[in-house]
Amino acid sequence: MDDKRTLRARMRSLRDEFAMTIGGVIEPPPALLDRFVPGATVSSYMPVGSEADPSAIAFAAAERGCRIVLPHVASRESPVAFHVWNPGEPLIAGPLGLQQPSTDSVEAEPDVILTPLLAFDAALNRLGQGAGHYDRVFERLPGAWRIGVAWSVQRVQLLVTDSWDVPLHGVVTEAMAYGEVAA
Ligand SMILES: Nc1nc2c(c(=O)[nH]1)N(C=O)[C@@H](CNc1ccc(C(=O)N[C@@H](CCC(=O)O)C(=O)O)cc1)CN2
Ligand SMILES: Nc1ncnc2c1ncn2[C@@H]1O[C@H](COP(=O)(O)OP(=O)(O)OP(=O)(O)O)[C@@H](O)[C@H]1O
Repeated sequence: MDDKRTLRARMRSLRDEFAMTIGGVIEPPPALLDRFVPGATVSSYMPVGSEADPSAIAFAAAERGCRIVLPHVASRESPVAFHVWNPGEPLIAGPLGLQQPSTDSVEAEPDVILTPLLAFDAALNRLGQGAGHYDRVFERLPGAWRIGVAWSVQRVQLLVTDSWDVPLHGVVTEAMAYGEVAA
């Protein structure tokens, strides 16, 4: 098994290649739509580079009366805060190439967390960017539904896990859904 650093580099280039040549739209499967009840808070994210784009899923959630929040970080070291964002509202350039919501908007904790990732495995373990941002969110909000959004090429057989890694409940890709969102 590769260590996390080697695997991150390999998954970044696989993801770049896939997004440039094949890509596609990641649609919400029925089991995910069922959770998009009016008043629920759903966290989305603005893709950076070749990250899988969750916007069709976020749009479906907003259409069903959910409140959309986006992550905000002040730096690589600081924790994530979630701020309400109405689709179409302008975003602000932040650290790490991120487009983030204004911190003037209300802060709210998500019920469903659409989570970016570099790799996921058959047990729905997740490899992120290595800052531990979502790991700390998952520890803080154990009741939230953790759904990875990824391209199908990001699935690997087995990831090395650390004590703080919290597995996802499900993963949605352009080709298939896994775990609790599987059809
Ligand atoms: N779109 C998006 N938003 C997100 C995350 C994410 O992974 N994706 N985060 C998840 O935690 C948080 C921000 N954390 C981040 C932590 C590290 C790096 C990072 O190391 N970026 C690389 C470039 C990656 C690339 O080229 O694809 C870098 O700056 O070198 C980025 C974001 C919250 N918002
Ligand atoms: N619950 C936590 N509380 C405090 N620190 C944490 C927690 N989870 C992870 N960390 C720290 O974050 C660092 C990065 O962890 P890891 O390499 O697993 O990140 P990742 O899951 O790939 O990234 P991310 O969650 O940001 O997408 C580790 O050094 C770890 O000590």
